[in-house]
Amino acid sequence: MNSTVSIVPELRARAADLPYQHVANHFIDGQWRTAHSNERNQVTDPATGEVWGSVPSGDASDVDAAVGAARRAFDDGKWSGLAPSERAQVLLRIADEIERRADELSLTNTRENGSPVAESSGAAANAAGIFRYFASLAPHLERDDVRPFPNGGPTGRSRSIVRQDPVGVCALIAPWNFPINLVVIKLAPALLAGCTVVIKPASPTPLSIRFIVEAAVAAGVPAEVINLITGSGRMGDALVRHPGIDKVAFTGSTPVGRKIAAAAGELLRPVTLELGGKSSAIVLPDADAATLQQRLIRSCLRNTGQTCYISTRILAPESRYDEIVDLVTETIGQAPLGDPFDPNTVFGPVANRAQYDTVLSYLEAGLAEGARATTGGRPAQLGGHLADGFFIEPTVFADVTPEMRIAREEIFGPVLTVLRYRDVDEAVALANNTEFGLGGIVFGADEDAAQAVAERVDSGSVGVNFFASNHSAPFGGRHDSGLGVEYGLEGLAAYLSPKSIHRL
Ligand SMILES: NC(=O)c1ccc[n+]([C@@H]2O[C@H](COP(=O)([O-])OP(=O)(O)OC[C@H]3O[C@@H](n4cnc5c(N)ncnc54)[C@H](O)[C@@H]3O)[C@@H](O)[C@H]2O)c1
Repeated sequence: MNSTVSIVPELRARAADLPYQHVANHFIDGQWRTAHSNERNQVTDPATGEVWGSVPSGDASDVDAAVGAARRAFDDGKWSGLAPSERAQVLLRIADEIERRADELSLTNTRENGSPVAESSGAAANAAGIFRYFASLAPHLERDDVRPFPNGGPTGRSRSIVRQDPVGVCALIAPWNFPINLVVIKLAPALLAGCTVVIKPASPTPLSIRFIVEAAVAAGVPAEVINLITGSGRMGDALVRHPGIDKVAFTGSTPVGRKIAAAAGELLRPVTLELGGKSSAIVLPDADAATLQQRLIRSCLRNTGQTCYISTRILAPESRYDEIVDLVTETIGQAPLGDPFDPNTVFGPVANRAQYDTVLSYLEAGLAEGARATTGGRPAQLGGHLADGFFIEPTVFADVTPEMRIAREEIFGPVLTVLRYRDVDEAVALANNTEFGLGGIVFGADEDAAQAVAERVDSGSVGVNFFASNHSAPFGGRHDSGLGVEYGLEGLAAYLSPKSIHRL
């Protein structure tokens, strides 16, 4: 038995020994509390199919209690009344606390959504980095921003003092694919701004975020400032519509994002919506094959294809189509699929049963539409303890045409499509022929020429020969991929309410 295989049972045993698995209540008003109803949602290990925990399935009464606590905590000013630099000190301590508990975080993440440990072990460092980055923005909130009136106003020296108030009580709603970081990217700026929050993780992944809540309280955030409730979309809807909520920050699917936008429109409540995507990797005629091969999985199928911005449509020039299909097929076909606790695993299970069924339905649709599976195309039959896991063979579809569903719709699983183009104008047109506008990547040996193509892609972020989110650069989607941005100063602004005080 080699060393990486023998570590799997050890990591699984460590994950099974962690606290929380059955101590699963809401966190409201500074206490872990039982829920209003007795209903619970099960938490399933997607690699084994084993049910290993359960959390309350909250209802409107739990929402009311959590929002009430967050409202009182906001109004008492214990947090919002601190200087931004004082709040930033707490954020730095949260980052330290997260790093101290990195192992627990990553093991829980892997057990609840099947992210390979190689992926989830980066989650703690990334979360800590986000807290540190936002802490570094405190000086932007402390400077008095004085703006003169044009022509001096009534006195000739009249001016406005622009202050940045916290927006208030925020609902932070997250999906299951990155259950830690998609909360942290909301929580860190909300806390720096002085807001209080109610967090609602996705039903399949309610556990790893508890470590972040504990880390924040241990670091000195007054406990009532952060409230955590678990439940279904129905509870999420009650949260969004609660009169005590001042802002909604949501990451999830486009259909749910539309519902939230409609509710927020009725209530005239600000929202940030980070939604679905169907991004393209444009492989330019001069692209370097080795670079494409090296970056392919991270850029196009990260986290077993369950990442919003990845470029799952590969656009290959006619002249190199067969070569690119072969390269992609070989790279995807050879990447290890297996137990996500194995550090060698590149592709783990799909994160839950519902998503597994969705991805399989797309495999059927692709074959029925006439695409050619050059690798994969079926559920994967793994034996032993993985026999009941939600594994799907990583799949590459060639001979894909733009009107096929697999070329247009977000699949959110380990499935790539390869389309052909005749010239760069057609590649850009194909990349932009989608209702989404989230990510994208351009592979090309001449980086300036590749950037010129990237500038023509109609989406919120595009990479040149690589793609990664950068804490200091805004990230968000255009069109059906969302409203507003996270990360950067722009992401902080989403939790602020500017106020102008005019002085003679
Ligand atoms: N743009 C981004 O930054 C980004 C990042 C990650 C994932 N995503 C998207 O997330 C989706 C996958 O996640 P998912 O299946 O968990 O999404 P989802 O929309 O089904 O659920 C997301 C969250 O919203 C809650 N919810 C469901 N109905 C609700 C309602 N009516 N009101 C309020 N909350 C409600 C869910 O319980 C969950 O917590 C994909 O479409 C993916 O592209 C986007």
